[in-house]
Amino acid sequence: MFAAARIQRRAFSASARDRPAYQARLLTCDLFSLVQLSKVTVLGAAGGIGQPLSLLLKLNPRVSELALYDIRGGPGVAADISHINTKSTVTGYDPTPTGLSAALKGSDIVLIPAGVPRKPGMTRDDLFNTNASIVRDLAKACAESCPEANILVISNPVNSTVPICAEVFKARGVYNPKRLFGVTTLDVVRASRFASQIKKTDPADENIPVVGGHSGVTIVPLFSQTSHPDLSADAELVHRVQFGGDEVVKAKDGAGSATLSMAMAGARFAESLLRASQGEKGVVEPTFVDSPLYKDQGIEFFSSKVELGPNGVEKILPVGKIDANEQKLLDACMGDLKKNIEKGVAFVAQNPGK
Ligand SMILES: NC(=O)c1ccc[n+]([C@@H]2O[C@H](COP(=O)([O-])OP(=O)(O)OC[C@H]3O[C@@H](n4cnc5c(N)ncnc54)[C@H](O)[C@@H]3O)[C@@H](O)[C@H]2O)c1
Ligand SMILES: O=C(O)C[C@H](O)C(=O)O
Repeated sequence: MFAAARIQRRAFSASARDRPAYQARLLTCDLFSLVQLSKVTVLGAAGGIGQPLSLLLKLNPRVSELALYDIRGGPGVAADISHINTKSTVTGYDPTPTGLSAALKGSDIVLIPAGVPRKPGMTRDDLFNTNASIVRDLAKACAESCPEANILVISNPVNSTVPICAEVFKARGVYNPKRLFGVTTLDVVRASRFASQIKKTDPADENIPVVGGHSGVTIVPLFSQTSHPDLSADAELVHRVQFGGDEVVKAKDGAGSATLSMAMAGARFAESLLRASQGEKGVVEPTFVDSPLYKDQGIEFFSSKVELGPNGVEKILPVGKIDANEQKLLDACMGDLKKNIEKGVAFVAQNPGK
């Protein structure tokens, strides 16, 4: 539980006599005390993404407790990272149901990069058969041990694994759409880097919205909404953003997909959520969420800019004005996205698991 949010809740429900004491605590609640109570869990912590992601989380002063779980190697990674001289505690858990449950208990944020990555020639959807059941079972553990945590899904295919999590939570009566996120930050990171290379700018100054989903044509960058609207006509750039993942898969030549850039992107999203949870206003990140934007077209989940807050999703921002090139991309996105989402929902209906 985030400290400030907890104190705020108590202040609201406190008697008139006790309220000033809580309010005073809230006022004096400095960053250190906010930091103390943020438990973050990584499921798949010993993997290509899991290790550097855990490292970056250990370096984040907003994280006070880091819980690392994997079906193999979690305690080893935890022992290694725990020697880093930052204040947070690090614990590696055994690959048992008890270990998993202990890793999740009391967690505020759970990042899930567990599952297999692509090899050259595969699509993300080709990972479905293996990763769907991994994510279903981990979601089940989250629903049982930390139903109120923010769940950040990295495992591919994100367009399907996020709906899988939602169905698992719904089946247990604990689904909160404001706390389930598909991490699409890497698409945003790539778009800003690739655009900055063309425009010779600092990528830190580039803020390029990417909407839709997280695979191929479902990834829709919106350059018309940036200071370089001309880039929306740059078909090569748009293709590079949509298929940036393939570039890495090809270069790694069978040894997996993006891990280091993904770790950075996952750590950035977790940091945004922590900042918002700890009271910062106006924190906005594109992310794949249960969204009203295209429900009338049967699309239950969609990535767009989302304002984050203490309760997770604060506000889903509309896609906004887009140009004709982008409208074509968006039209092309919808068919695949709908199928990917429905596939995840159908999987849980047909394979509810234990
Ligand atoms: N969302 C994105 O932008 C994005 C970017 C890159 C990769 N990915 C996806 O992330 C996933 C992981 O990629 P990677 O390169 O880290 O793979 P990896 O094989 O290096 O690591 C995966 C880890 O998950 C662990 N694991 C498997 N089943 C588990 C379970 N039931 N519980 C806990 N841990 C389990 C494995 O032991 C392994 O350590 C892949 O599905 C990949 O496609 C997503
Ligand atoms: O491309 C992949 O399979 C991994 C990831 O989704 C990425 O975008 O790099």
